[in-house]
Amino acid sequence: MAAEAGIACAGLHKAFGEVEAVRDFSAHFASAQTTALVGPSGCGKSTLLRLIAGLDMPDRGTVAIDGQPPERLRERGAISVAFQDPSLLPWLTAARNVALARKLARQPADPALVARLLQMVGLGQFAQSRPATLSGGMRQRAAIARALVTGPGVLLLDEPFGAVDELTRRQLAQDLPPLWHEMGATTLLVTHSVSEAVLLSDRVLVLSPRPAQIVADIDVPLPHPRSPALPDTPAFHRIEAQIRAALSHALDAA
Ligand SMILES: Nc1ncnc2c1ncn2[C@@H]1O[C@H](COP(=O)(O)OP(=O)(O)OP(=O)(O)O)[C@@H](O)[C@H]1O
Repeated sequence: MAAEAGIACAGLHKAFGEVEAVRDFSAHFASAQTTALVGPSGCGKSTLLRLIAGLDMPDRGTVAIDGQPPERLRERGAISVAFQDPSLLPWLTAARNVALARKLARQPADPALVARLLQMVGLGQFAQSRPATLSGGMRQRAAIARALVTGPGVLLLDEPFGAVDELTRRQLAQDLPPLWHEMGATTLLVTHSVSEAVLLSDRVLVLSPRPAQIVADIDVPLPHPRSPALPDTPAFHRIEAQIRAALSHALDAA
């Protein structure tokens, strides 16, 4: 039987001592789609991403990516993560931090791609700067460039624009999705911003308060590339309202 394409999560459970972070989570994420995960703070979103990345093991349940366990894919740079804490190597420049991801994935060096990605995330002038001399938002952007440089099949972004100012955020929301679409990446994105979820994704999963369970699965049938004017349209507002209603319903039911 052919392996199922995309990401398949089946019956995931994860507890930290007494704290149950994820309970019986099952979902399928289609190849090359972008899905946003939204839910109350502490509901288990980051835990889910870590399980899907193979950075944590579930207590029960399985994750399969194109039929394979995530650990195996991560080794060859097929899964990239950009988490809230960018964890760049302090002794390397921004450009070298980005380039290192290709080396670790045993891919040939590609300085032109490194330069293009740094330019795209607005760090063209800072390629030779070390992390300590960059702001928190700049370090996050370097981490996004690092996540994209291997041309990953799976891209996991946890609040990737959390420390980024509003204007740059808007620019990144404009520039980055075409890039990950071009790569054909299956992208999961955790965000606290409902409008960002709609703007960036094809599908939004609304999660309950901890332990994370799906309370709404909402399609975003808006064409790509998304125009800067899209957030002012009635279609956009309708989807935002649907997500907000599902979030309040989940909080009321808790
Ligand atoms: N390594 C860990 N050790 C102990 N508890 C943990 C660990 N990681 C997560 N937790 C707990 O699991 C729960 C879910 O955490 P998680 O970080 O997944 O939530 P989140 O939805 O991403 O939160 P936020 O939106 O605030 O970032 C929380 O109660 C958290 O304290």
